[in-house]
Amino acid sequence: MVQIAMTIAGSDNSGGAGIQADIKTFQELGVFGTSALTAVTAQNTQGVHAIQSIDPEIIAAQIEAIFTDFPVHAVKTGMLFSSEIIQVVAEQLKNKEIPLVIDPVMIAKGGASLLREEAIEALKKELLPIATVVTPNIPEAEVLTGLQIQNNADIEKAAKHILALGAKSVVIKGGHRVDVPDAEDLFMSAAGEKFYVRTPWIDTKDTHGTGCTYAAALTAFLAEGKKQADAVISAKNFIHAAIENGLDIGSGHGPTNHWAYKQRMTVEKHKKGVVIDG
Ligand SMILES: Nc1ncnc2c1ncn2[C@@H]1O[C@H](COP(=O)(O)OP(=O)(O)O)[C@@H](O)[C@H]1O
Ligand SMILES: Cc1ncc(COP(=O)(O)O)c(N)n1
Repeated sequence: MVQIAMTIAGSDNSGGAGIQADIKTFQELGVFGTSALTAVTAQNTQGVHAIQSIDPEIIAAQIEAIFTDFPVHAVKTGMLFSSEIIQVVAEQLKNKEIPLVIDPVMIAKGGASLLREEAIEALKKELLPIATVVTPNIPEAEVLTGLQIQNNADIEKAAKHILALGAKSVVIKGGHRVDVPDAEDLFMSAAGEKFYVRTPWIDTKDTHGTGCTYAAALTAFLAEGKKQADAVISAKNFIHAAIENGLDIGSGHGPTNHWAYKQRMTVEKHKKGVVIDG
């Protein structure tokens, strides 16, 4: 039987991030992709030019339409924009017994805000308590916790804080770290697991959509039935291959390569690049 994943996110018409990145990643990993659109953005590799959010009722209707017809195996959320949208999404997802990846998207690489400030409390109160995995980058983890993050001790403190908000597990992504030479993410779960996943840093400006692509790969692996920790390691492989084989298109932050994982790299070869520290 085919595994089905759903993304609840904004559209990035330039195809590197948002719902487009999610569906390409699901497809690449052999998982059937479905979606509920929360906002339409006009953007390219240089930045976000315009945003139009979708009526929350239409968002609820999209989610219902899928869940009443398909056996969805995992869900991810991306750009949610407002507290009204977060409330509707939380209401729709709260009793679903399937993995839920919350990527707390806040600011696009070019600096545009993809989440209103008034929505941060709703994200913490309504969505984090029902999350299977939350995947903040460093600035997002700082906003969610009110902590300043400069080193591993700070990262671990922030992860514990996010678990205390009710999430089952958290990955604090290291793409914005300046204190370590590698791309190093921390995984921590309420069940007591903790490890760092590290790949060599790739010197590139083409990182548009890295967070969306990473969270979509994680969702696909969870939809397939992998355990959280294993899915985190596989998703790290996926994003590393996607960044390493970046496409160099557009004049700003170009997209990653969503098909690199299977076609250009083998998982086995790539696993050697991943270092897991307990
Ligand atoms: N230049 C890079 N080289 C290798 N891995 C990277 C690089 N930039 C980001 N990553 C990895 O990509 C994933 C997404 O991280 P990040 O860029 O922090 O997310 P976001 O897009 O949400 O800011 C993480 O696993 C991170 O370690
Ligand atoms: C619709 C949408 N969702 C999310 C992102 C964040 O992507 P990134 O921060 O990796 O550029 C984006 N640019 N657009």
